[in-house]
Amino acid sequence: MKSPPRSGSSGSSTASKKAASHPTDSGVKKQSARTETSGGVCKATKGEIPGGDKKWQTFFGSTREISADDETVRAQLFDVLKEEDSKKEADKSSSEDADASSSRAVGRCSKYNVNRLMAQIYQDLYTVAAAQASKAASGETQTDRLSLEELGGIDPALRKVSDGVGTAIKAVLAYQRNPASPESSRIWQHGDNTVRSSSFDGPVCERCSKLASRHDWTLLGILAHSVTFQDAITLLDAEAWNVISTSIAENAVSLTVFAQGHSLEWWTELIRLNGLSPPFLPQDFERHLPSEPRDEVHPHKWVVTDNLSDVHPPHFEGEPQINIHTNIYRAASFTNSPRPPSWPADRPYPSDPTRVRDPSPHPCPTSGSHAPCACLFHARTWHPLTELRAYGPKGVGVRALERIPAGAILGEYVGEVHPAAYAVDPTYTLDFSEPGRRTDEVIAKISAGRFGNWTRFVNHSCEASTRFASVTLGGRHRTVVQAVRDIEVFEELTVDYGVGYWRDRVCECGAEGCVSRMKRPETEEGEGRRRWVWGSCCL
Ligand SMILES: C[S@@+](CC[C@H](N)C(=O)[O-])C[C@H]1O[C@@H](n2cnc3c(N)ncnc32)[C@H](O)[C@@H]1O
Repeated sequence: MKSPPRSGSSGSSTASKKAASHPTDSGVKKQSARTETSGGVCKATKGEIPGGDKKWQTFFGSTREISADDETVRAQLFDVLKEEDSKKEADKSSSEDADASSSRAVGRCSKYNVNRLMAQIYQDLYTVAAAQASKAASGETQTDRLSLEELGGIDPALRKVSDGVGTAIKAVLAYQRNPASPESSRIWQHGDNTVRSSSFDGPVCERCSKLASRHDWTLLGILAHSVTFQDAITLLDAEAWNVISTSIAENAVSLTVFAQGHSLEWWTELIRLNGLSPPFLPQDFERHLPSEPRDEVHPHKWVVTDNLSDVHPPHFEGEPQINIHTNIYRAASFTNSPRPPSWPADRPYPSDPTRVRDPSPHPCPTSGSHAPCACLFHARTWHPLTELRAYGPKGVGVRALERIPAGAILGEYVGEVHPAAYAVDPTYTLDFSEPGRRTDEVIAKISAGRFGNWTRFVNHSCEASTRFASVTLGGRHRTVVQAVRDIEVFEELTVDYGVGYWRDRVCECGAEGCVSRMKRPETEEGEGRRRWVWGSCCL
């Protein structure tokens, strides 16, 4: 993969210039919001009302404000998002027939909104998992939580959700243990895989039961931790709920893997529901996916596939791919390699090429210091919610689970630092050159095949949504992945590897101007498209 363009270099594309002009406002805001929320979750105890006259309570480990009436919550779920979407529609459809346009707008609008709502569910699960992790670290127990009876007394909507979840899961378990038992036949309709609605108390129970019967029932236990899910299942009308439950069905494996990847202890609250005995819950789940220790919570342990049973950790050449946070430099791997001509005259050879020299010709953009500084790299603390996912012939890729604003720095591309002549791993290797030098003045390579982080799984697109950029921060030269445009929820993140990478490979990105289509100008597919000459494009 080619060396990244320099931040602010004149060679950056229009998109990247636009990105550069957008400071990572939303990213920074997001970071503080998330920290704030996770810090606030579970702080509320019985009768406590933090935040002035606002009333909060915990339920399944998550926090919700209960002063909001149903209408307000409904608005939060859909109407606010519709407003944003209708602005887009107005731009697009000014010349279109009004009736036709408005009917199409409804379809697009609900699709757009449902993704945003789904993103909120992932965000809730993340928040609860983070709160559980910090509680566990501080040795706090679960005993200060409100009991279900107390919750039901405060908020009837929550009572309905807890009843629905509990009843539905009990029904599924009873059926699994003995389909012929009176208990099962009373609550579980054998044969067509649906649940008898007459046995349940109202639409919330029925919705819970349908979810539990359509999917692995553990999914319902997981979703119950999301306040957005609780609101949606309680408040949305049949049509809107149908849209949401379809999206939940499409993302069932993803949600399950997300919960497990973030070590969400989803079963602890279910155990508190009468009749659910502890041994059933974790063991049943672990049949599919062994749980991970919580010593290192990072979300890219699993590759999401269409079936839960196919979910697997990422591998390269038969070896598991190990997650690291910073580059690994070993002087020994440089000693038998000649010093490259572009190696800076004032840098000893060999030495770690990612380490900033003292004094550095490139001051830190945050502190202005020419000496190595201790400035924080924000992408270490704010990483976007993403998942690894199987993308057919492209292999593993990265899918966004939240909206990412243009300009946001998503993470650092890290791996093993090798000499410039290194050619063992052509798949995950990125050229490294010093900031301020030409990108073809390669002084090292960063190989992420065995050791790396999630950024190594970002696939290539000829119309990429991110780019590699060079930054110097915290005493290190770093290659980061930066969004060049807004990236929508559930979109695949992509980056441009450079033309050279595709000389002997076929790109499957499917973009209109894809490098691999342009390589075959005589074929029907290539006809009429731009002709490609390696290294430059003739329009
Ligand atoms: C840096 S890795 C990306 C992660 C990789 N997909 C995996 O499964 O680990 C680069 C490799 O991914 C695959 N790949 C990435 N983008 C692709 C694309 N647009 N078309 C086809 N294959 C792609 C190619 O096999 C490429 O050598």
